[in-house]
Amino acid sequence: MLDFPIMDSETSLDSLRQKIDQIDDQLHDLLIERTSLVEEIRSRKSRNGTPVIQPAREAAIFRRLAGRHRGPFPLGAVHRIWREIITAITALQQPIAVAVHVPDDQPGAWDAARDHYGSQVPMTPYSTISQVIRAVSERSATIGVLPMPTEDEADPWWRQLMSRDAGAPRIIGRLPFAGRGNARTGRDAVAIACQAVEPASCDRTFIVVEVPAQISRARLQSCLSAAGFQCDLLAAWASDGLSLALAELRGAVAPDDARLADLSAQLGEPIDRLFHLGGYAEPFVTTPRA
Ligand SMILES: C=C(O[C@@H]1C=C(C(=O)O)C=C[C@H]1O)C(=O)O
Repeated sequence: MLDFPIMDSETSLDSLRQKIDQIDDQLHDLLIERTSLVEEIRSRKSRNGTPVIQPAREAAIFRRLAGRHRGPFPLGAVHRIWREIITAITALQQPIAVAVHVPDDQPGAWDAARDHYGSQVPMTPYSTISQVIRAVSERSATIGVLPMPTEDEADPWWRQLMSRDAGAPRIIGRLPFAGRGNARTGRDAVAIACQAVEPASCDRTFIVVEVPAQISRARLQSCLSAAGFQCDLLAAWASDGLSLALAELRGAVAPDDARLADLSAQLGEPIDRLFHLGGYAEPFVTTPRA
């Protein structure tokens, strides 16, 4: 514990600043020490084939810190500091570049992406969603940031993620994770990357299923429930006899989850018409102070 004598008001300010300098030294030393673990972590992951970016671990780190937080320092600022640290540490294991969909009328998309991935990794704005998906698929970007799907879009981007290729982009996160702060308003976003999603890590899972033409929403909901799923978002798209439904399911659902086979049976569609699009750790909800 640091201890400084408080004398007159001038000395007192000086000594308080000395105390701040000492605390800054400790914080800085700890940052250097945290960074010194990176190489060992990187080599273990590469040995085990574990993806470098671990959104679930990142979410767990912040949830744990939020649980022990006390005092007036804003929790949102704690999150911003840790996001800078985490992305910097990740980028030391593998180069990170972020492609962000920023339409002219949604500048807040840029703010949310920067708040999450920090100020130090290359970040490129794109005016179309397809450009972002292409940048990620072609590996010129590691992470893509796209608007959260909504119901009844005329040309939904999630169709572009329907691939069985293990190296195809998958949804790995949702932004903002811990509030918008002073970011300009905008839609929530999802992050995509070409990496396996560890099912145990997702709090929400996206699937797309090819459904019989003319199936009603109510029937789809009841097939999902009968298979044991709770569904938060249901979006539909149909063209030229092809009907697709996107479902955002509660909880982690692995691609080989038995409930998915059950769902196919309920729908009367073969399981190979079902695509697992990834998922995300549920954003942290800050409870307003009473
Ligand atoms: C250090 C790791 O790599 C990344 C960086 C993290 C961090 O700085 O704490 C956490 C998760 C990963 O995205 C890790 O996987 O533990």
